[in-house]
Amino acid sequence: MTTPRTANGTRSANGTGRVLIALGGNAMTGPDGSATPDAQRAAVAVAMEAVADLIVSGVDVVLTHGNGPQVGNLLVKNELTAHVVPPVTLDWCGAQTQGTLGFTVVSALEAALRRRGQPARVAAVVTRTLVDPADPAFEHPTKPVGRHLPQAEAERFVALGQHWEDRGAKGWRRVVPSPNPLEVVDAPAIRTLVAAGFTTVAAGGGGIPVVRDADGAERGVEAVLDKDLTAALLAASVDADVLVIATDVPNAMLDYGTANQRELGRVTPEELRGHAAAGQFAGGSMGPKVEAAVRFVEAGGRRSVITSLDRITAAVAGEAGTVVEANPVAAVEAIAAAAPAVAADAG
Ligand SMILES: Nc1ncnc2c1ncn2[C@@H]1O[C@H](COP(=O)(O)OP(=O)(O)O)[C@@H](O)[C@H]1O
Ligand SMILES: NC(=O)OP(=O)(O)O
Repeated sequence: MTTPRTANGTRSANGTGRVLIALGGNAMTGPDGSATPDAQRAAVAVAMEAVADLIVSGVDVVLTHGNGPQVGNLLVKNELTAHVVPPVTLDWCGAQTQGTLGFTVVSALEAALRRRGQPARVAAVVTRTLVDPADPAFEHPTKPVGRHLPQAEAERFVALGQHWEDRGAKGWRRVVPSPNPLEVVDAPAIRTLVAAGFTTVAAGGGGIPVVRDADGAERGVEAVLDKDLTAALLAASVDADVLVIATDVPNAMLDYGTANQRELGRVTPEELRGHAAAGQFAGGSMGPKVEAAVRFVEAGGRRSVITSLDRITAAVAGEAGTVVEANPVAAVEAIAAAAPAVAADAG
């Protein structure tokens, strides 16, 4: 996990290593959440300037991104035009967002790299993510998608059988099933591109959710995965050293939204799990980011950071944001505790 690499998969001189950056909705839409093509292109262009700076500094970057606003909007388009053209399922909508956002991210990053005199080797992979067909999340929609609406308008859609949730100051938002991601099915192709030196965009929107049939064939299922939870899996799949979850707040916070609100800096996975168990992080927003950050470090990742896009360079070095790292003393003790068993196995 700790071997520093360059963009072509070999060791880097400055020891920066490989970083998986998960870009949140704010990096993909306008400041007011607007998802017009112009607003999306402009927001992605800003995000790719920061990513290009990181690549130029020697960091080996892999990218993933959210799709909540976009996939929700596609769903509405499908429903409104169902009497005119055949509607498609939610997994198809997710695949379509990987296409448009992948195209937008690749184009913007290539342009930003060229402006810096760097070779532009960037690719996007249509990515499937395995889920369990028996995941209880299929019966309990939690993933917010699409636009915010005032309560009265949202309730009209609830009456039609849709699930909507009060998301606070911005209004109500539609929610859809979001099962736990189990495996990035296309990880071998992604690893091949990364090893060949491509800055790879993968598992957009958490990946297209698929289940595996008895014959081994995968088929799409109607859900939208959490891109941060899939990012933790993807980061491990590409042997990333650091997972950066880039959003619109500089830190995860305790007592968020109260007079007592305070930023969380450096924490261990155990401490962060404790805060999560105490209900400090909202579901469908900061909750899954915290869970993803913890999962990556628990799986052997060196560091996870939750921060805002403008701080990603400092975040990679562990100098900004909420930085999740294993307690070094506990890690050494765990290795020491396992050592006799390892020695006995070897004997
Ligand atoms: N404890 C918390 N600390 C910080 N932000 C929180 C917390 N709980 C909820 N949030 C909300 O989480 C939001 C980030 O999540 P989200 O909107 O899903 O981001 P993105 O679209 O960037 O993935 C913040 O804008 C903030 O409103
Ligand atoms: N799929 C997903 O998690 O998208 P957002 O980050 O836009 O919510």
